[in-house]
Amino acid sequence: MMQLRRTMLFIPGNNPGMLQNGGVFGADAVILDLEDAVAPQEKDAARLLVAHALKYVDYAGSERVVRINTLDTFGLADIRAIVPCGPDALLVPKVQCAADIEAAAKAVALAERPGQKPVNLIALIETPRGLAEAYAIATADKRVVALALGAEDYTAAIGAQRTPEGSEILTARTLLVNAAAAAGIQAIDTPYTDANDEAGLERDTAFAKHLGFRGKLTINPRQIDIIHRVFNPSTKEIDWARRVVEAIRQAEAEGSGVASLDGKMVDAPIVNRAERILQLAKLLGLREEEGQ
Ligand SMILES: CC(C)(COP(=O)(O)OP(=O)(O)OC[C@H]1O[C@@H](n2cnc3c(N)ncnc32)[C@H](O)[C@@H]1OP(=O)(O)O)[C@@H](O)C(=O)NCCC(=O)NCCSC(=O)C[C@@](O)(CC(=O)O)C(=O)O
Ligand SMILES: [Mg+2]
Repeated sequence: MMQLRRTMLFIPGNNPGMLQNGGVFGADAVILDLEDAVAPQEKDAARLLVAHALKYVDYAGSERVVRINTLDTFGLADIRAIVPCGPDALLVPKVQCAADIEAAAKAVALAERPGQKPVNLIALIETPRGLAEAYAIATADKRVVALALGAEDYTAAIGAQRTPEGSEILTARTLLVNAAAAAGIQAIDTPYTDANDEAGLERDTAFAKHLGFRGKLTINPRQIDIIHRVFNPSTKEIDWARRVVEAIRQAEAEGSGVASLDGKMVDAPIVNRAERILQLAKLLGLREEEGQ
């Protein structure tokens, strides 16, 4: 079944209050963060807090992801402490190449308890080399279920200026979407870092959806509803998808693999797109009249 990752809410791993309340906002995933939100001198304390949260906090059905540190810093200690607490996935930062994922997967396998549900990996692509190797990273191990883009680190590394419209990350976004699609996994977009700019967030999220992303990293609970609204199929999309499926059924009954809808050709790729919209609508419990 398709795993919803429209929103993946970062929660700083050194903030007990935020860790405690992180389940009440309805994010599809929470990311308990041991990396950049936590200063080096707080890493050990944050690891204990996050392990405790995984065991005792109810995240109300949100996928429970932990962002570990890179394996050349605190990452191996993170994996050893966190994996036995049963997270759904680890977000591996600054992945450069397939070997980084292979090393993480090996450490995870060693840390898993017998009978434990396998821990997935999500690769955070935020370096020029990581982007260049994105497909190899995506296919390095069967635990990898998504690629996510980290545009702040990436633009800093290539020396680009960040702009509200994001022209400087267009190539990175499309390359990442293509690598994820080629590997048959999800692409998750970079966070929108101004938590107070709702119009900017909506515009940026709509553009990410248009490019093929399935969700967006999220830094503040106030961003969740806006992002969900954008990624949810609209009434118009659901209506179109139903009519596509109906049109192709009719055409097939008449012995043809191609149909026409409002003068436009409907064939296999169009039907695939329509079926994905209907699958998402079903997963979200949206009926035609409830889409937005
Ligand atoms: C942004 C802001 C400071 C705004 O503060 P504000 O004060 O305006 O928040 P308010 O909205 O007023 O909060 C109202 C109530 O919600 C609670 N609340 C807020 N945020 C919450 C939350 N996240 N989880 C649970 N609870 C939360 C809060 O405690 C309060 O609760 P209460 O007091 O009870 O009412 C705050 O959200 C925040 O710290 N976010 C997390 C930031 C973070 O994790 N960054 C690192 C990860 S990104 C990254 O690393 C990407 C990348 O890898 C990518 C790349 O490379 O591009 C990189 O490298 O950059
Ligand atoms: Mg980063």
